[in-house]
Amino acid sequence: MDLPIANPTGAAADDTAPIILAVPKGRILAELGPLLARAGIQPAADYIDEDSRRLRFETSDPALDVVRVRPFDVATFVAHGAAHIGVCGADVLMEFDYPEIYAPLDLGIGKCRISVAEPAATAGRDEPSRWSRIAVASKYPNVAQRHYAARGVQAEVVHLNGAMELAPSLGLARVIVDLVQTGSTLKANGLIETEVIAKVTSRLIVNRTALKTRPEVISGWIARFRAALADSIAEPRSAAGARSGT
Ligand SMILES: Nc1ncnc2c1ncn2[C@@H]1O[C@H](COP(=O)(O)OP(=O)(O)OP(=O)(O)O)[C@@H](O)[C@H]1O
Ligand SMILES: O=P(O)(O)OC[C@H]1O[C@H](OP(=O)(O)OP(=O)(O)O)[C@H](O)[C@@H]1O
Repeated sequence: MDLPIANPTGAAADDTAPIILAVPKGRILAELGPLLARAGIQPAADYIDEDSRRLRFETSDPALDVVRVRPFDVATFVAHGAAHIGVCGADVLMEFDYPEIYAPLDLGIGKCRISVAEPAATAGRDEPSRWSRIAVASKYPNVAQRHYAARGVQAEVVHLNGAMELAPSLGLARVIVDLVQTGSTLKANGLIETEVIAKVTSRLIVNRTALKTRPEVISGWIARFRAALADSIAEPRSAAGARSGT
Protein backbone atom coordinates (compact mmCIF):
# COMPACT_ATOMS: atom_id res chain seq x y z
CA MET A 1 0.00 0.00 0.00
CA ASP A 2 1.48 3.40 -0.99
CA LEU A 3 1.27 6.02 1.67
CA PRO A 4 1.62 9.76 1.30
CA ILE A 5 4.98 11.06 2.40
CA ALA A 6 5.23 11.17 6.17
CA ASN A 7 5.37 14.63 7.70
CA PRO A 8 3.11 16.24 5.06
CA THR A 9 3.48 19.71 6.59
CA GLY A 10 6.93 19.76 5.03
CA ALA A 11 8.50 20.90 8.29
CA ALA A 12 12.09 19.75 8.68
CA ALA A 13 12.31 16.56 10.73
CA ASP A 14 13.32 17.51 14.25
CA ASP A 15 15.89 15.07 15.58
CA THR A 16 15.43 16.43 19.09
CA ALA A 17 11.64 16.01 19.20
CA PRO A 18 10.37 13.33 21.61
CA ILE A 19 9.91 9.84 20.27
CA ILE A 20 6.20 8.99 20.03
CA LEU A 21 5.12 5.53 21.18
CA ALA A 22 1.58 4.56 20.03
CA VAL A 23 -0.22 2.08 22.26
CA PRO A 24 -3.64 0.48 21.75
CA LYS A 25 -6.42 1.42 24.12
CA GLY A 26 -8.51 -1.53 25.28
CA ARG A 27 -7.47 -4.94 26.52
CA ILE A 28 -3.78 -4.73 25.51
CA LEU A 29 -3.18 -1.58 27.56
CA ALA A 30 -3.33 -3.38 30.93
CA GLU A 31 -1.24 -6.32 29.71
CA LEU A 32 1.37 -3.90 28.42
CA GLY A 33 1.78 -2.11 31.78
CA PRO A 34 4.40 -4.41 33.37
CA LEU A 35 6.47 -4.48 30.17
CA LEU A 36 6.51 -0.67 29.91
CA ALA A 37 7.55 -0.48 33.57
CA ARG A 38 10.40 -2.93 32.95
CA ALA A 39 11.47 -0.85 29.95
CA GLY A 40 11.63 2.16 32.29
CA ILE A 41 8.61 3.89 30.72
CA GLN A 42 6.39 5.66 33.27
CA PRO A 43 3.57 7.53 31.55
CA ALA A 44 1.57 10.23 33.36
CA ALA A 45 -0.84 8.75 35.92
CA ASP A 46 -4.03 9.24 33.88
CA TYR A 47 -2.62 7.17 30.98
CA ILE A 48 -4.22 3.99 32.33
CA ASP A 49 -7.56 5.73 33.02
CA GLU A 50 -9.79 4.82 30.06
CA ASP A 51 -12.13 7.67 31.08
CA SER A 52 -9.43 10.26 30.60
CA ARG A 53 -10.07 12.26 27.42
CA ARG A 54 -6.38 12.92 27.00
CA LEU A 55 -4.73 11.16 24.04
CA ARG A 56 -1.08 12.14 24.45
CA PHE A 57 0.82 11.55 27.67
CA GLU A 58 4.25 12.68 28.71
CA THR A 59 6.42 10.07 30.44
CA SER A 60 9.14 10.23 33.09
CA ASP A 61 11.55 10.39 30.14
CA PRO A 62 11.30 13.82 28.43
CA ALA A 63 12.49 12.15 25.22
CA LEU A 64 9.40 9.88 25.02
CA ASP A 65 5.66 10.62 24.79
CA VAL A 66 2.90 8.00 24.57
CA VAL A 67 -0.24 8.32 22.45
CA ARG A 68 -3.23 6.09 23.17
CA VAL A 69 -5.24 5.21 20.04
CA ARG A 70 -7.58 2.54 18.72
CA PRO A 71 -5.79 -0.79 18.10
CA PHE A 72 -6.16 -0.64 14.30
CA ASP A 73 -4.96 2.96 14.25
CA VAL A 74 -1.64 2.15 15.97
CA ALA A 75 -0.43 0.62 12.69
CA THR A 76 -1.65 3.63 10.70
CA PHE A 77 0.04 6.18 12.99
CA VAL A 78 3.32 4.25 12.79
CA ALA A 79 3.12 3.55 9.03
CA HIS A 80 2.68 7.28 8.34
CA GLY A 81 5.50 8.23 10.69
CA ALA A 82 3.16 10.16 13.02
CA ALA A 83 4.34 7.78 15.75
CA HIS A 84 7.87 6.39 15.60
CA ILE A 85 7.17 3.14 17.46
CA GLY A 86 4.07 1.28 18.59
CA VAL A 87 2.50 -1.82 20.01
CA CYS A 88 0.13 -3.64 17.72
CA GLY A 89 -1.55 -7.04 17.30
CA ALA A 90 -0.23 -9.29 14.53
CA ASP A 91 -3.84 -9.45 13.31
CA VAL A 92 -3.75 -5.72 12.51
CA LEU A 93 -0.34 -6.04 10.79
CA MET A 94 -1.67 -8.92 8.66
CA GLU A 95 -4.71 -6.90 7.67
CA PHE A 96 -2.84 -3.75 6.58
CA ASP A 97 0.46 -5.29 5.48
CA TYR A 98 2.13 -1.85 5.55
CA PRO A 99 5.63 -2.03 4.01
CA GLU A 100 6.60 1.05 6.06
CA ILE A 101 6.35 -0.97 9.27
CA TYR A 102 9.10 -3.15 10.71
CA ALA A 103 8.05 -5.48 13.53
CA PRO A 104 11.22 -6.59 15.31
CA LEU A 105 9.80 -8.01 18.55
CA ASP A 106 7.06 -10.41 19.57
CA LEU A 107 5.92 -9.11 22.96
CA GLY A 108 4.03 -12.31 23.81
CA ILE A 109 0.92 -10.45 25.04
CA GLY A 110 -2.59 -10.33 23.56
CA LYS A 111 -2.49 -14.01 22.68
CA CYS A 112 -5.33 -15.19 20.50
CA ARG A 113 -5.82 -16.51 16.97
CA ILE A 114 -7.56 -15.39 13.83
CA SER A 115 -9.92 -18.11 12.72
CA VAL A 116 -12.78 -19.11 10.49
CA ALA A 117 -15.97 -20.06 12.34
CA GLU A 118 -19.39 -21.17 11.21
CA PRO A 119 -22.65 -22.40 12.69
CA ALA A 120 -22.24 -25.70 14.52
CA ALA A 121 -25.35 -26.92 12.71
CA THR A 122 -23.83 -26.65 9.21
CA ALA A 123 -20.08 -27.05 9.90
CA GLY A 124 -18.46 -29.99 8.15
CA ARG A 125 -21.46 -30.56 5.85
CA ASP A 126 -19.73 -29.07 2.84
CA GLU A 127 -16.24 -28.96 1.32
CA PRO A 128 -15.12 -25.28 1.14
CA SER A 129 -12.52 -25.96 -1.58
CA ARG A 130 -15.40 -26.88 -3.97
CA TRP A 131 -17.00 -23.46 -3.65
CA SER A 132 -16.18 -20.68 -6.09
CA ARG A 133 -17.50 -17.92 -3.79
CA ILE A 134 -18.24 -17.56 -0.13
CA ALA A 135 -19.88 -14.80 1.90
CA VAL A 136 -17.71 -13.92 4.90
CA ALA A 137 -18.37 -11.43 7.69
CA SER A 138 -15.17 -9.97 9.13
CA LYS A 139 -13.33 -7.01 10.55
CA TYR A 140 -10.38 -8.37 8.50
CA PRO A 141 -11.44 -8.20 4.82
CA ASN A 142 -7.89 -8.52 3.44
CA VAL A 143 -6.99 -11.46 5.67
CA ALA A 144 -10.24 -13.21 4.74
CA GLN A 145 -9.82 -12.55 1.03
CA ARG A 146 -6.19 -13.76 1.02
CA HIS A 147 -7.12 -16.87 3.00
CA TYR A 148 -9.81 -17.93 0.53
CA ALA A 149 -7.93 -16.74 -2.58
CA ALA A 150 -5.10 -19.14 -1.67
CA ARG A 151 -7.55 -21.98 -2.22
CA GLY A 152 -9.15 -20.50 -5.32
CA VAL A 153 -12.29 -19.28 -3.59
CA GLN A 154 -13.52 -15.70 -3.95
CA ALA A 155 -14.50 -14.24 -0.57
CA GLU A 156 -17.30 -11.68 -0.66
CA VAL A 157 -16.62 -9.89 2.57
CA VAL A 158 -19.21 -8.02 4.61
CA HIS A 159 -17.08 -5.65 6.66
CA LEU A 160 -18.27 -5.44 10.27
CA ASN A 161 -16.52 -3.84 13.23
CA GLY A 162 -17.98 -6.11 15.91
CA ALA A 163 -20.68 -8.66 16.67
CA MET A 164 -19.52 -10.75 13.69
CA GLU A 165 -20.93 -13.81 15.46
CA LEU A 166 -24.46 -12.66 14.57
CA ALA A 167 -23.82 -12.68 10.82
CA PRO A 168 -24.43 -16.37 9.95
CA SER A 169 -27.67 -16.72 11.90
CA LEU A 170 -29.04 -13.48 10.43
CA GLY A 171 -28.19 -14.46 6.86
CA LEU A 172 -25.43 -11.89 6.38
CA ALA A 173 -22.67 -14.41 5.71
CA ARG A 174 -22.00 -18.10 5.72
CA VAL A 175 -18.86 -17.93 7.85
CA ILE A 176 -16.97 -15.38 9.93
CA VAL A 177 -13.26 -14.59 10.18
CA ASP A 178 -12.55 -13.22 13.64
CA LEU A 179 -10.34 -13.42 16.71
CA VAL A 180 -10.77 -16.32 19.10
CA GLN A 181 -9.17 -16.70 22.49
CA THR A 182 -11.17 -18.83 24.92
CA GLY A 183 -13.83 -19.70 22.33
CA SER A 184 -16.59 -18.59 24.69
CA THR A 185 -17.96 -15.92 22.32
CA LEU A 186 -18.29 -18.48 19.52
CA LYS A 187 -19.90 -21.01 21.84
CA ALA A 188 -22.37 -18.49 23.22
CA ASN A 189 -23.49 -17.79 19.66
CA GLY A 190 -23.75 -21.34 18.34
CA LEU A 191 -20.60 -21.22 16.20
CA ILE A 192 -17.58 -23.47 16.02
CA GLU A 193 -14.01 -22.73 14.95
CA THR A 194 -13.31 -24.64 11.75
CA GLU A 195 -9.87 -23.30 10.72
CA VAL A 196 -7.08 -21.35 12.41
CA ILE A 197 -5.66 -18.84 9.93
CA ALA A 198 -2.87 -17.55 12.19
CA LYS A 199 -1.77 -17.32 15.79
CA VAL A 200 -1.74 -13.75 17.09
CA THR A 201 0.33 -11.88 19.67
CA SER A 202 1.19 -8.20 19.97
CA ARG A 203 4.39 -6.87 18.39
CA LEU A 204 6.66 -3.91 18.90
CA ILE A 205 6.54 -2.03 15.60
CA VAL A 206 8.70 0.78 14.23
CA ASN A 207 8.52 3.13 11.30
CA ARG A 208 11.27 2.15 8.84
CA THR A 209 12.08 5.76 7.93
CA ALA A 210 12.46 6.70 11.61
CA LEU A 211 14.82 3.75 12.02
CA LYS A 212 16.93 5.17 9.18
CA THR A 213 16.84 8.83 10.23
CA ARG A 214 17.21 8.31 14.00
CA PRO A 215 18.92 4.90 14.10
CA GLU A 216 20.55 5.23 17.50
CA VAL A 217 17.50 6.34 19.40
CA ILE A 218 15.07 3.91 17.72
CA SER A 219 17.49 0.96 18.04
CA GLY A 220 17.92 2.00 21.67
CA TRP A 221 14.18 1.65 22.25
CA ILE A 222 14.07 -1.74 20.52
CA ALA A 223 16.94 -2.88 22.77
CA ARG A 224 15.13 -1.61 25.88
CA PHE A 225 11.97 -3.53 24.97
CA ARG A 226 14.05 -6.63 24.16
CA ALA A 227 15.75 -6.45 27.58
CA ALA A 228 12.41 -5.84 29.34
CA LEU A 229 10.99 -8.89 27.62
CA ALA A 230 13.98 -11.04 28.60
CA ASP A 231 13.52 -9.81 32.20
CA SER A 232 9.86 -10.73 32.26
CA ILE A 233 10.62 -14.21 30.91
CA ALA A 234 13.41 -14.69 33.48
CA GLU A 235 11.40 -13.37 36.42
CA PRO A 236 9.29 -16.45 37.20
CA ARG A 237 12.53 -18.46 37.56
CA SER A 238 14.21 -15.92 39.86
CA ALA A 239 10.98 -15.54 41.87
CA ALA A 240 10.90 -19.34 42.32
CA GLY A 241 14.58 -19.24 43.30
CA ALA A 242 13.90 -16.48 45.85
CA ARG A 243 11.05 -18.50 47.37
CA SER A 244 13.16 -21.64 47.70
CA GLY A 245 16.08 -19.60 49.07
CA THR A 246 18.40 -20.55 46.18
N1 LIG B 1 -10.26 -12.11 22.83
C1 LIG B 1 -9.02 -11.68 22.70
N2 LIG B 1 -8.05 -12.22 23.41
C2 LIG B 1 -6.78 -11.78 23.33
N3 LIG B 1 -6.38 -10.79 22.52
C3 LIG B 1 -7.30 -10.22 21.79
C4 LIG B 1 -8.66 -10.62 21.85
N4 LIG B 1 -9.37 -9.84 21.05
C5 LIG B 1 -8.47 -9.01 20.53
N5 LIG B 1 -7.23 -9.23 20.93
C6 LIG B 1 -5.99 -8.51 20.57
O1 LIG B 1 -6.12 -7.21 21.10
C7 LIG B 1 -6.14 -6.24 20.07
C8 LIG B 1 -7.12 -5.18 20.45
O2 LIG B 1 -8.39 -5.75 20.63
P1 LIG B 1 -9.53 -5.00 21.40
O3 LIG B 1 -10.65 -5.98 21.49
O4 LIG B 1 -9.00 -4.36 22.63
O5 LIG B 1 -9.86 -3.82 20.45
P2 LIG B 1 -11.00 -3.65 19.38
O6 LIG B 1 -12.32 -4.01 20.01
O7 LIG B 1 -10.57 -4.39 18.15
O8 LIG B 1 -10.86 -2.11 19.16
P3 LIG B 1 -11.93 -1.04 18.73
O9 LIG B 1 -12.41 -0.49 20.01
O10 LIG B 1 -11.13 -0.06 17.94
O11 LIG B 1 -12.96 -1.76 17.91
C9 LIG B 1 -6.48 -7.02 18.81
O12 LIG B 1 -5.97 -6.39 17.67
C10 LIG B 1 -5.82 -8.36 19.06
O13 LIG B 1 -4.46 -8.33 18.71
O1 LIG C 1 -12.71 -16.40 22.27
P1 LIG C 1 -13.08 -15.31 23.22
O2 LIG C 1 -12.27 -15.36 24.48
O3 LIG C 1 -14.56 -15.28 23.49
O4 LIG C 1 -12.66 -13.92 22.54
C1 LIG C 1 -13.09 -13.60 21.24
C2 LIG C 1 -13.80 -12.29 21.20
O5 LIG C 1 -12.88 -11.25 21.55
C3 LIG C 1 -12.95 -10.24 20.55
O6 LIG C 1 -14.01 -9.36 20.81
P2 LIG C 1 -13.92 -8.20 21.88
O7 LIG C 1 -14.09 -8.76 23.25
O8 LIG C 1 -12.69 -7.41 21.66
O9 LIG C 1 -15.17 -7.35 21.53
P3 LIG C 1 -15.42 -6.48 20.21
O10 LIG C 1 -16.46 -7.26 19.45
O11 LIG C 1 -15.91 -5.19 20.75
O12 LIG C 1 -14.14 -6.32 19.44
C4 LIG C 1 -13.28 -11.00 19.28
O13 LIG C 1 -13.83 -10.14 18.29
C5 LIG C 1 -14.25 -12.05 19.76
O14 LIG C 1 -15.60 -11.59 19.71
